[in-house]
Amino acid sequence: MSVAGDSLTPQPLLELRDIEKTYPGVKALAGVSLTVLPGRVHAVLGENGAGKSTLVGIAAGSVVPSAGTIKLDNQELARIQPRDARNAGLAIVYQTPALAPALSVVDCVLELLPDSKRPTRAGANDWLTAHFRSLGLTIDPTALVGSLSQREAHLVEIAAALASEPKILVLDEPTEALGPEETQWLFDRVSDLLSRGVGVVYITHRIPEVVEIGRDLTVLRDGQVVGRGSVADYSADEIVELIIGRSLETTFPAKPPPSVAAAPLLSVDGLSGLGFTDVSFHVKPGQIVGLAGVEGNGQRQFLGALAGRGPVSGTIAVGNQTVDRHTPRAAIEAGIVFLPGDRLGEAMFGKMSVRENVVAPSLSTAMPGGIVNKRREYHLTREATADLAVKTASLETPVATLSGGSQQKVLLARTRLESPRVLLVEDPTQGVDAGARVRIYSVLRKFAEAGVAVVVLSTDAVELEGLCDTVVVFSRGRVQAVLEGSDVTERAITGTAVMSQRDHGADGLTVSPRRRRWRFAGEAQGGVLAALTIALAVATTAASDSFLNPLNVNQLLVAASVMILVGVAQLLVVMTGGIDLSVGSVIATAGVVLSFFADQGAAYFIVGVFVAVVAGAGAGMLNGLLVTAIGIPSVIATLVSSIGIVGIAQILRPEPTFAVSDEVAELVGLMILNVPLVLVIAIVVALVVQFVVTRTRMGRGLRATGSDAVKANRMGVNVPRARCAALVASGALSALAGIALYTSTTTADPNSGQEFTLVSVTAVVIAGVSIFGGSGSSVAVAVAGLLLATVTNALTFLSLTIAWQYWFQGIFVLLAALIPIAAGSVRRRLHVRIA
Ligand SMILES: Nc1ncnc2c1ncn2[C@@H]1O[C@H](COP(=O)(O)OP(=O)(O)OP(=O)(O)O)[C@@H](O)[C@H]1O
Repeated sequence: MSVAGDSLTPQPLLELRDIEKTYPGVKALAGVSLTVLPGRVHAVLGENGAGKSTLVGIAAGSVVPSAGTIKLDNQELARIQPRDARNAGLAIVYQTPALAPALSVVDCVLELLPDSKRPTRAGANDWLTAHFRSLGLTIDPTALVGSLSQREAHLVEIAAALASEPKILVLDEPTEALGPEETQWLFDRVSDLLSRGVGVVYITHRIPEVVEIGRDLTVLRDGQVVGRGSVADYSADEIVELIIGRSLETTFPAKPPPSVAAAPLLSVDGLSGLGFTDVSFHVKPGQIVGLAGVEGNGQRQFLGALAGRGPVSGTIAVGNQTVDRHTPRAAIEAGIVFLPGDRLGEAMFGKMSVRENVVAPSLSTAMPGGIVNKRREYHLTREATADLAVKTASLETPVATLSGGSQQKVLLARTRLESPRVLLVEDPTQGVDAGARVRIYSVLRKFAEAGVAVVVLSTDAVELEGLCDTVVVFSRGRVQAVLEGSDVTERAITGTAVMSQRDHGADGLTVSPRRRRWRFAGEAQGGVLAALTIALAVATTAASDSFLNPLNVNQLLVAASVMILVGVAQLLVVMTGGIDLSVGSVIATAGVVLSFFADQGAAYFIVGVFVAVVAGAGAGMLNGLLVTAIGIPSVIATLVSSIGIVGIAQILRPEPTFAVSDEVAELVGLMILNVPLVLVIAIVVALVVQFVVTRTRMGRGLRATGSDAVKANRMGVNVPRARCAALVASGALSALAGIALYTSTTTADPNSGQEFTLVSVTAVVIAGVSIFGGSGSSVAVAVAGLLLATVTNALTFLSLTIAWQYWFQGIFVLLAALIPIAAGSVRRRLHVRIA
């Protein structure tokens, strides 16, 4: 690869000086410096946990250093914000893509671009489609990030980094999730950037890649620099030695001679499913069989199908026993254990300890009688992890804080306790350093020696050559070749995979199919709720003409406006991943504040409205500070403030007080085209919020925050500001709801608003908003508010007791919860039909 931009004294693009970073109990970096020059790839190497990601996270602004300086774009700073780093020309591709799952691909890419490179929202879809096309990718810009595979998410993040035309590109283990031809594709892009003087920071555990594209290198061990220099001065073995501090005699365990006599332990015959067709092969006990192929050729789906994921036709047998049901449980019962590539996402309980994760599938052994026996669990965990060298402070450490290599070792320890007959391993060394790889290979070989049939899927042909007795190469969902014995070579594996791909006329880079977004929440749910409201109104009118009496309709619409405003207020907070339990108290307090102005004329009343909204926003600000500055969860912060606020309202108006002047009474009864003014305001608010949430950067920041706060921060969203803004807006809108309520009661009652807290949550839930944050439609919430108000109002006309109000709410909530489940089942059935 050519290296461009060389000169005798090139000006550094990025300088990190004497960087220190301390996490509780861990010194991640101790006085590390790094200089990145234009037109060169600077490889940052080290074992798992050496501090590589922390170092580049500091350069990109997602990690705050404890000491040291960052010099970027001729500015020397003690710390930098992610957005400022991007605007200064630094683009980063994280080890785990930093894309908020609830956002669309286009929203994420827009957020990741520096301000100067961002196209307008209106033309963004076309722009991104063209950009993807120019890179050889076919990804639907409107697809939800959560629906992408890890590999696709990586490709999107790489594409976003390229679109930002950076001066410095940081790539943190970018090829771990990519296949060989995608890696080549990436290297071609890197080569292009180098020729334009871009500086590249490259983190990888794949030493051949360092030799191929690296120019400078810095090696870290336990947070300190242990090697620095030119890649050209070292051989691959010497680089490995530098990284792990000792020489590695052998990487792969010896392969035993093939056993001809043994009967197959895993037999797959004519297996077809989504993405693969008519696959047959057999694995004998003691054998390690590799699955290879260009990414996207069905091998991943096939491995998942062996583990009971997804419908299939054909047969899978373990020993003499056919696995009849194709479910994960049936696979486990047959002795099939699956270790997925997405360890944290699919196989581990991230917040639980190493001990709890190791014993998780062996609970009957670990806790006989169902009672936790910690001593026994410690004993089992120590035994299972004995020779694995898991790097952890203690067995009580949450597994999510461990390095990728140690997480894989924890999974292997867990598998030992399960005594599998068949072991399926997806990407066994993804994100794992050279030293840990050796141990993982040795453990897999030991499983085989103990009589287990092992199937390994890997994108690394060198790994497959060293580890496997047989390799099955996939192409277009079918078995293209089965390589055995001395035929299992990197050359043969890569050659077969790539040639078969070429035979079929593909252009080398695997592409993602276009995906349609499947959204039941939002507009569709709003439509269902509107239909329910109309049906209820028609039924009530049939039961009693008085339902349409103008006075009653007016009362209903005012009540609806209260529910719409408070529902939208709650939505904003729920969208950021929180909840606001103070909305009811703010409603009551707004009425109390207003009552001091309402009996003194229209001008005073308008001042009162202003004061009440400011007071509501103030309550929201208090919540925001409790959540962001002190770090109290929103549920507790808003509960505390709710109690405090209602206390203040009690002091201001100890008794319910009627207060309204004639002039004000006329003002609050104002109608626009026969619609109460407050409803018009509520509808306008809902529409404005809808616009802000879906069409503005601020809204994107709110959704990203609720979707995944860590990723949102890495994307450049100011997470504390987003959370605070949502709570302030919620306070102000709740106060508006309180004002709307006052226009119908004209009475200040400090105890009046509490039921609206529950109503607001109900409106949000039945509008199909995810209570885990990240999405939601305020239009749907507004329709939900109208429905809830109609239910309450209709009860008297339908001669139903007040109990029905609650039962109806319960039924709606249940229906709202069931709709996505039903949608999911329809989608699964559609998939089966496509298959
Ligand atoms: N948020 C965090 N909280 C506590 N400790 C952390 C956190 N992030 C990283 N660490 C610790 O800091 C050290 C350096 O971690 P870092 O992720 O930078 O290593 P790495 O070299 O990138 O490893 P890998 O190759 O596994 O990605 C490790 O001991 C890790 O456990």
